[in-house]
Amino acid sequence: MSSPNLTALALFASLACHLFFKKYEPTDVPRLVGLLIVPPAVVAYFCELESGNLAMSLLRSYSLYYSGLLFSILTYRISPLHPLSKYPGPLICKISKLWITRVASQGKLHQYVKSLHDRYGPIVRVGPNELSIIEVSLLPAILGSNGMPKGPLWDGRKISGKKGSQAKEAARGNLIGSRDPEDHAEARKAWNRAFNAAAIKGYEPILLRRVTQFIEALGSRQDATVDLSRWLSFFAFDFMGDIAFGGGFELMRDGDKDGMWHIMESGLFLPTLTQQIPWCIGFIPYLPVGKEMKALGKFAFDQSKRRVQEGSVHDDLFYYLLDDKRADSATYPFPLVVSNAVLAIVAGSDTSATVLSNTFFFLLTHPASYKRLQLEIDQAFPLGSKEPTDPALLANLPYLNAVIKESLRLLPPLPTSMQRAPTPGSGSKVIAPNFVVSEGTSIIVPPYSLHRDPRYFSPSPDEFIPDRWLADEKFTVNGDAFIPFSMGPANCAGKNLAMLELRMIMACVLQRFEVRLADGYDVRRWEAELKDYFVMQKGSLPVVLTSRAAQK
Ligand code: HEM
Repeated sequence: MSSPNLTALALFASLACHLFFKKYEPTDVPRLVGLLIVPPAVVAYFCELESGNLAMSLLRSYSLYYSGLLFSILTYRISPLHPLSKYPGPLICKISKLWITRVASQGKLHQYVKSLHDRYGPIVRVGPNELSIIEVSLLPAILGSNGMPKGPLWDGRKISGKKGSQAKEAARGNLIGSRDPEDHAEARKAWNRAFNAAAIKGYEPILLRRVTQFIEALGSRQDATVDLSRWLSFFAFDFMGDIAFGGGFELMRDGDKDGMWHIMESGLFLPTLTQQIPWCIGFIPYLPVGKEMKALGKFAFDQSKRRVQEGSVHDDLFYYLLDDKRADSATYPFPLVVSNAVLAIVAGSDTSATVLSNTFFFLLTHPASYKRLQLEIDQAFPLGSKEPTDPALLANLPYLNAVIKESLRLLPPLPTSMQRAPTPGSGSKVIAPNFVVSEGTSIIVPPYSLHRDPRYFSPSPDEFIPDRWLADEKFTVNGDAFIPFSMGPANCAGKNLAMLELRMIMACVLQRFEVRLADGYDVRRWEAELKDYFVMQKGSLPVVLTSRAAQK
């Protein structure tokens, strides 16, 4: 009697475990380990009382439990009972997230997701419980003000190096990872103040100082090969340091002497994987991985500490976040300061540097666009008589804005990972008649695929054609499908500052230098080296700059 009992009990326990996982989606280590270890041991113990062979009972119980669990999960995921069964997608994506995690590890998720949309249409099942949607009419119900809050991806990106409740404390109040709509709205208020028109006006002198330093640094490296991509990163990082912490970074002056830039870049890899499989996040602090993320956390911690001790030298982001003039900043919860510091660095520097590098790459490979933009800048800001730094004038240069938009369209720096899911506890969210997103399902909106959809941008959606933004009737342009800064309540908080930064750097470089790609650079390398690690990571862009003043 012992064997049939053990078989039935172990299989029953595996089914119960599957139902529990499905309903509660536990991510904490004790519950996960408990569910995977305890039930088969209990089953084996009770069956052993009859069979008298504990070792054998354990072996059978564990094998049956894990086989049953696997069978139950896989069968359910491909069965018609699954709420996403009617949506098309590759079988391998329907049964597990591991495949997509592997694709993400290679940095080519953006291209893979686009290939799925090309094959299966605007709604694709990209995971057992995840859809990718590029149907423009559905965007407001997903991302808009009556849409959904952020999805479980953010649980998988909360790597702080801390364990259990300490990890929760470190993540609390971090705007970008906030999945509760009310908490998010609360956290967002300070960021909105920090990036309103008056605040941005206050950042202009800081930006100007950094742009001048950037131009001087490039000027002193004329006629030699310069990695423009690296210099743009250094510029953006130094500038975000000023904005976030009131200074402290001098990459343009000293290079990456402390290895911080390198740490920041490599620290982005692990969350790219864990965001796909958030249940594994609790295990990370116990594994010998995530070294870079911990180093980045320490770096942000040190910078935040310095900033809090020194007080603000100008109205920086922390001035607004801490409400410096009214509150004693030292009493502000420090984990919150640190998590927002990391957010400011990651959200504000890599994104802008990538867009700038992409835009230069497009111009350098499209000489007619380069010349046309340079002419527009020369006419508005003649070299030697007017610096291209007036924000209002820059905002009104049609071709400059068209070039930046086209670059953002083709290579949005957050190419795939804009994810939303029904509010936890809400049960479901109706996003269209007959389209109910049940809790447990998440939706990604991948701008890289959306922006290249011929229904919204044609002809030649994969080509760099800035003219499509200049109200030329021969182009179809659907502005609602252009979301490089996302949309709705969790859209980019720094959009206006980013646009100012992009315009000013582009105009200053083109006014002051002739730029060309270094000899021997293979232009196919640029896109090949772009990696979708949540924010797009880039390779090097070797160029040679020559002063235009010297040429005249
Ligand atoms: C060209 C440069 C930039 C692009 C394309 C960009 C794009 C984005 C996108 C797409 C999101 C939303 C993700 C989502 O919907 O899930 C976002 C969020 C955010 N961005 Fe940017 N960003 C840029 C620069 C900046 C800058 C300079 C800052 C300044 C610190 C910044 C701060 C933020 C913050 C704080 C959020 C989170 C907003 C929230 O959760 O409410 N970004 N960004």
